[in-house]
Amino acid sequence: MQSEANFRISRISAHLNPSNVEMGENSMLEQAKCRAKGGAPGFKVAILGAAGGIGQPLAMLMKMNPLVSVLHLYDVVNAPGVTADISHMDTGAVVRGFLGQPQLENALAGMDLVVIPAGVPRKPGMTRDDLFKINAGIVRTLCQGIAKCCPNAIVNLISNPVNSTVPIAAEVFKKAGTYDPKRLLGVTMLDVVRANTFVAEVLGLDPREVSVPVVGGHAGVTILPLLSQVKPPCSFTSEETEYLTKRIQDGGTEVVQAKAGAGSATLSMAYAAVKFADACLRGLRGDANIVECAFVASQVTELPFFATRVRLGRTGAEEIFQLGPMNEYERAGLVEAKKELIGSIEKGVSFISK
Ligand SMILES: NC(=O)C1=CN([C@@H]2O[C@H](COP(=O)(O)OP(=O)(O)OC[C@H]3O[C@@H](n4cnc5c(N)ncnc54)[C@H](O)[C@@H]3O)[C@@H](O)[C@H]2O)C=CC1
Ligand SMILES: O=C([O-])CC(=O)C(=O)O
Repeated sequence: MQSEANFRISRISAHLNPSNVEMGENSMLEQAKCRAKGGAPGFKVAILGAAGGIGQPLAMLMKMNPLVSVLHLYDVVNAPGVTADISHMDTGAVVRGFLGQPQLENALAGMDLVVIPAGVPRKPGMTRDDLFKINAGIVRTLCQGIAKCCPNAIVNLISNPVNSTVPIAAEVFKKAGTYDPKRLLGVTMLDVVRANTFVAEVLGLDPREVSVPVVGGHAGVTILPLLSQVKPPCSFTSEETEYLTKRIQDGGTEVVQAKAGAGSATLSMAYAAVKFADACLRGLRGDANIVECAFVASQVTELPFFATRVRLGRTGAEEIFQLGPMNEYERAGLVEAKKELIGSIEKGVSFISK
């Protein structure tokens, strides 16, 4: 039998080795000795692309979320370092790291929620669609893993172009026979976060008091803020409407240009992703009236996918709300949004079904 002193030393070396990352049998055994696992109430969440610009702050914020009991951090690079770092935070969630394709299935097994910020970001001059070539294949591989290992998980898809990656994910799940449209949500929360911020600036309000529905999709003119439905009720001049709509639509580009080649929005995106993931978890827990905007399979328009307000529940997006009354400016914007969206959706579908 191991002496108490040796046991303590092996506990310490397990943490230095680098903690909780699936590096092999021995470190897993050490981990088993030094972690009181199981029993903690909460949800199991995986982040795929956890070592990236979004992934790292997202992992940190998820580790702070009391609804999370287990946090799996998967990436093709640097997962051990990020995991060691995050695992030292004295919050409840147990953190485990997974590095590279051979560990994808273990990263996904048993997860309730999978958040995907894996893939390349834009540089100045690029559109989100320019990312399709690389990110489409990444999303396909990750979704094949989800279909196999956690087919009932809620999926929050962040990787761009969201207007195409969500249809890609849907096709992968259909092929695998696991598709449940309620569980697949494209994350458009950053558009709402930006809209709340910019509208609050114009109105001279605290952004936390403002709620702006943003519908359509997540690229350029497909991002359609419904300023006529802002809460608290208010009105805008046509100059304000024009300024706000363009600024919200170009919010991503504003950050890409300011970062000048060093990537796109990461910190505000991590904030938005956690806000959305937390809403999904509260829905899973059975909380009432959890409503957020997301890009989902939809019959609100003639398009197969569309972002609108959805009610999140135990099985995902349980109710999809209609667009509501729109003014003339918004109706014209909707026509433009749908024109672009249909091509992006078809591009995603045919990437898998061709
Ligand atoms: N939906 C939205 O509102 C937003 C979406 N995005 C998108 O999120 C994605 C990630 O952006 P960043 O974090 O800034 O990029 P990043 O390049 O900093 O991080 C991406 C991470 O994904 C990892 N990765 C690459 N291939 C992978 C694979 N096969 N499996 C797992 N991980 C893999 C990389 O190793 C890297 O750590 C981009 O596509 C970006 O356009 C960014 C901001 C907002
Ligand atoms: O603009 C980009 O490439 C990243 C993104 O989706 C956003 O910030 O909204």
